[in-house]
Amino acid sequence: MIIKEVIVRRVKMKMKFQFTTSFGTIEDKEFLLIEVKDENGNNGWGESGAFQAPWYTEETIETNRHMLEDFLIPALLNKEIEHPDQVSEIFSPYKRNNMAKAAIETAVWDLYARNKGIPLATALGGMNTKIEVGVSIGIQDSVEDLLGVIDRHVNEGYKRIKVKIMPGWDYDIIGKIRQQFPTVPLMADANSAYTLNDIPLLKRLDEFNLMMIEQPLGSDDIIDHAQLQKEIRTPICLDESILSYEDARKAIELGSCKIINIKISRVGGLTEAKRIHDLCKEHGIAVWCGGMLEAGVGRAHNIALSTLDNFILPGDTAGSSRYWERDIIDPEVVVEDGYITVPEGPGIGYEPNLEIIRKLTISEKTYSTKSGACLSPPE
Ligand SMILES: O=C(O)CCC(=O)C1=CC=C[C@@H](O)[C@@H]1C(=O)O
Ligand SMILES: [Mg+2]
Repeated sequence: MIIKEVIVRRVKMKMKFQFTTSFGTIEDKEFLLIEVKDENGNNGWGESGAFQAPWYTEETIETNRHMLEDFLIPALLNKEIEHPDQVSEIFSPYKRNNMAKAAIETAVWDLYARNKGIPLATALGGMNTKIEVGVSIGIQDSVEDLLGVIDRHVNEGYKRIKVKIMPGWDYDIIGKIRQQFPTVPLMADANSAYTLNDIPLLKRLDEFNLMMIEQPLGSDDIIDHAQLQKEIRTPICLDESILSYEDARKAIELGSCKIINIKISRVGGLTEAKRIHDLCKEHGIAVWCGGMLEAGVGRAHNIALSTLDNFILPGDTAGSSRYWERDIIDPEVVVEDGYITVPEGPGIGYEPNLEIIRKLTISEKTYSTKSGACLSPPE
């Protein structure tokens, strides 16, 4: 296939709830939606995980737009592509900017699977027909509010509960959750809020039989995490620190974690996500699929990836109705008794609803071979 046209839409959606972590609050969700078209007019869809501010990684919607417009789209337009694995090779002259790369690379994967008439999950080598899902709950105004939100999601059937922690909102809070929900599969995500000085506190969290603690230390660290893992029983799961296969390889070798949260956007696309999955499987490191509060397109990519067999822990891919009054895909993502049934249609298996997307679009730009590609990478 040859990519002849790319449409970049900036979309804004109202979230049903505010999402607060140790470093900020997200109210409404703005993101880039990417549509690629081939020489036959067939299309594929991708979504960027980047937020408006660089608080999760250094990328933002604006840095993604710049990377896509000035480098990635020109590099891809008019290239003959036999398999989506080639896209990461084409992008390799450009350092990092993984969310920008993933946004368009996932769209090419969708297009490829649609052209073959197979589900994206099958194209990736996934076998699971349903995936087990959990839910990630932000910091709330009070413990009572948090316990209420947990109760609701447990009753909805979610298979594990992830709560956000930060200094001052940790030991006591987890203790209260455990009192009310002694056996619920529970984990805590610190988004890098602690340092090695907090080892005594982090050790005390071992009391609560957490499935894991996610990214307790520096967002680019694997050395301190290795030291911490030796001191605590709770398995460490790395999120922010793992941006590539190489990062995963080094973290595994150092013993920095026992679990990895794979986010397609953080690692630069589905090809890299699959490589990390395969590496972890080889080394007995469990993986699960993280979330970036995605709308339907990104959510659908997460579902397809989660069908690979080492995704043995429930991910953060909750149902559409948790986040949105109306998602941008048909049908919406539905969670039943903690499971999502993997769609059987070609590509991502959900249809982006253009009528809804148009209403939510703030800006839109079309790039085609006719408009003239610039700044191509060196041959
Ligand atoms: O519901 C989801 O999509 C998961 C949300 C979630 O936990 C996260 C989203 C975005 C940034 C982070 O704070 C975070 C995470 O660290 O996993
Ligand atoms: Mg996290």
